[in-house]
Amino acid sequence: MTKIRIAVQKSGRLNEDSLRILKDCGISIDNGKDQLKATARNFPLEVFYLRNGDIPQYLRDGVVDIAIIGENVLVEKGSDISIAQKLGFSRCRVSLAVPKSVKYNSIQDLQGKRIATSYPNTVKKYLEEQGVSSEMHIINGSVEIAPNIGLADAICDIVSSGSTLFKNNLKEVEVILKSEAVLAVSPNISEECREILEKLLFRIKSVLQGRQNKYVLLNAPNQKLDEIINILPGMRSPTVLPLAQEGWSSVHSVIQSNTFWEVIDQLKQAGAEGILVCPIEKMVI
Ligand SMILES: Nc1ncnc2c1ncn2[C@@H]1O[C@H](COP(=O)(O)OP(=O)(O)OP(=O)(O)O)[C@@H](O)[C@H]1O
Ligand SMILES: O=P(O)(O)OC[C@H]1O[C@H](OP(=O)(O)OP(=O)(O)O)[C@H](O)[C@@H]1O
Ligand SMILES: [Mg+2]
Repeated sequence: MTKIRIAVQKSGRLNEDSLRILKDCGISIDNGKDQLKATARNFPLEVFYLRNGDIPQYLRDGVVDIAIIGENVLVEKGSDISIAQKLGFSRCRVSLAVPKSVKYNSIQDLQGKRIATSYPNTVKKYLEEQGVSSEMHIINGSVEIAPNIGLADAICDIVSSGSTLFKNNLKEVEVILKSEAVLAVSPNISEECREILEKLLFRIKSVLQGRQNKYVLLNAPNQKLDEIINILPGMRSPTVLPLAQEGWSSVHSVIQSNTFWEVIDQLKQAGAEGILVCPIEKMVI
C-alpha cells in the first residue's frame, strides 16, 4: 500500500507542534527515542525526522512527498516548492536589525555595510529590490552576537518576541517577511500520494478551524433573543432551545477565538447569562 512520506523537524522549534497537529488529525505515530523514521498506525503515512534547513532539498529530490517547515526556510531555499496549507504556529518574522546606538533612517543606510545572517538569499533579494548592495557574512547560529564582536554592522535573523535583539542591544529596523509553519509539497509528488494528501488536508483544515473557533452556550430571556442572535452569527445560524423555565431560552453558537472577548462583553450587555465556552476539537464546514 502506498504511504505518503512527511518530513518533520527532528528537534527544535517546530517538532512538538508538528507532531501535535498530526495527532489532532487522529494519526497515531509510534515514536521511539532517536528514531529517524516512524510509521503511522492508522493512516498511510511515514514520518521522516529531518533538519528544517535540509527539508527543501529532500522535497525537491522526492525523498519525501510533503513536509512541515518554516515558511522562511522555503523563501530562502525553496521558492520552487509549493505550500498546501499554512498551519498557524511558529509565527515569526525575518528582520534586519542594527545596534541601538546607530542612527537609522532608511534601507539606504545599509549600502556597502556588512550584514551577518543565516538567510543570505532572502536578504540579497530584499536589498536588490531596494537598490542597495551590502556584504553578506553567512553565520549559522547566534547571529545577533555579530555586531557586538565587530563582525558585522547589521544582522538579519528571525525575530519573535524581540528579546534576543534586546539582550544584544540591537533594534529591528526592517521586516523582510512574516513566517509561520506550513505544509509544503514536493514538486515530484505522485498521483497516489496526492490523493492521500487531500485526505490529510481535509483533516488538517478541520483541526485548524476547530482551533480558530469556540463553542458558546448561554441563557437569555426571550425578549432579548433577537439582539443576542445578531451578535452571534454561528456556522449557519445559532441554535435556540427553550429552557424549562418559561420565558427563557438556551442559545448555542460558534464564535471565532480572536474576537471572543469582545463578543462575550457584547453578549453580557445584551442580557446573556450563564455563558459557557467550550473548545472545538474539529470543525467540518
Ligand atoms: N523564536 C522563534 N519564534 C517562533 N518561531 C521561530 C523562532 N525561531 C525559529 N522559528 C521558526 O521555527 C523554525 C525552526 O527553528 P529552529 O531554531 O528550531 O531550527 P533551525 O536551527 O532553523 O533548523 P534545523 O532543524 O535545520 O536545525 C524556523 O525556521 C522558523 O520558521
Ligand atoms: O525574538 P525572540 O523571541 O528572542 O526569538 C528570536 C530568536 O529565536 C531563534 O533562535 P533559537 O532560540 O531558535 O536559537 P538557535 O539560534 O539556536 O536556533 C532566532 O534565531 C532568534 O535568535
Ligand atoms: Mg533557531
